[in-house]
Amino acid sequence: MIEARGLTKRYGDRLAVDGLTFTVRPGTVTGFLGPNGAGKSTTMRMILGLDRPTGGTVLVNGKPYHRHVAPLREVGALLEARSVHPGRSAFRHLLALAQTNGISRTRVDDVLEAVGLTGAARRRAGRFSLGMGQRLGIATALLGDPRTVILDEPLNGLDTEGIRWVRELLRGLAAEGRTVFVSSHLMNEMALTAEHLIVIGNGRLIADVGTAEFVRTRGRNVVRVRTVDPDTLAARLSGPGVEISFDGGETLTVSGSTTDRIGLAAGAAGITLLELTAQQASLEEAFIELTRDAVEYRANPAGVSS
Ligand SMILES: Nc1ncnc2c1ncn2[C@@H]1O[C@H](COP(=O)(O)OP(=O)(O)OP(=O)(O)O)[C@@H](O)[C@H]1O
Repeated sequence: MIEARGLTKRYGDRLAVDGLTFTVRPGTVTGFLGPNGAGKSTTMRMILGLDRPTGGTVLVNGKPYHRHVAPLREVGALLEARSVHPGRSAFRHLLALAQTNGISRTRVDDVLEAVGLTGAARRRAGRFSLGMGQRLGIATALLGDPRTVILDEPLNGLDTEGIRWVRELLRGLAAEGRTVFVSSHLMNEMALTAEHLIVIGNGRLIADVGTAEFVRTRGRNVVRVRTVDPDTLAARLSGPGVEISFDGGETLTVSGSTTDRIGLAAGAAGITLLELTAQQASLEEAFIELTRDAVEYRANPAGVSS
């Protein structure tokens, strides 16, 4: 469990994290989303005791990180920057960490196996591809068999098979009752992986919500219409709250309406439809919709009259 209360970090006059309050619960994968510079990495660093909050608190499994006697057994983390000595093999890297934290040598073999690096374990980590480096980072995070796992952008550099593998791994860790907190820029991948989302913008919390509800309530559902007469149909459909975009051909994308209304309007006007499809908003669209407000907020700070 991770509990942030009023968590704040200021760098000079920049508020990187601004009064964040949220709880990450065990047993589910929680996605941590936000545009570049939103404060995700800074928040993760504060959870891990690598950055001191300017204000507020954050507890991991009931205590501040530095108060845990065996932190690797409580929290395993992958941060964006690689922290492996390039001349060291994956095995040596993990073994050194294990030995300084009272973790057995068999656990090193186990995590190498779990991330698919057994065959490359004796090669120098400096020669690893980005994807292999990510796998080693994940092995490092899992080394202490931690109750809480924090991964910053674990999908970076992974191919399709690797992404699927991480998805299964994260779900498996959550199913074992662990707390899994993972940031990613791949929104649609998060939709498949995370059951819960914490979304921040400009260092502030803008959503703390189940993934399905987030997509349903925040996304804009659109209807794709193909017709022999897009101009006439568009004129018939236009009205308050309805937005129509043209692809230049015979397809319209309509938001703010429904397939029923569009079908009836086309029928009443005698316009032949070739396709009428309701499209559920993707998480990507929902995310852009939501964080656009955060960007607008930054562009129009409160107090500036229009
Ligand atoms: N050590 C630092 N000194 C000064 N400013 C910093 C420092 N670390 C982060 N910042 C600033 O704090 C803000 C939040 O950065 P952070 O890296 O936490 O965002 P992020 O959401 O992780 O972004 P990204 O997705 O691009 O990694 C940014 O404006 C960044 O420039």
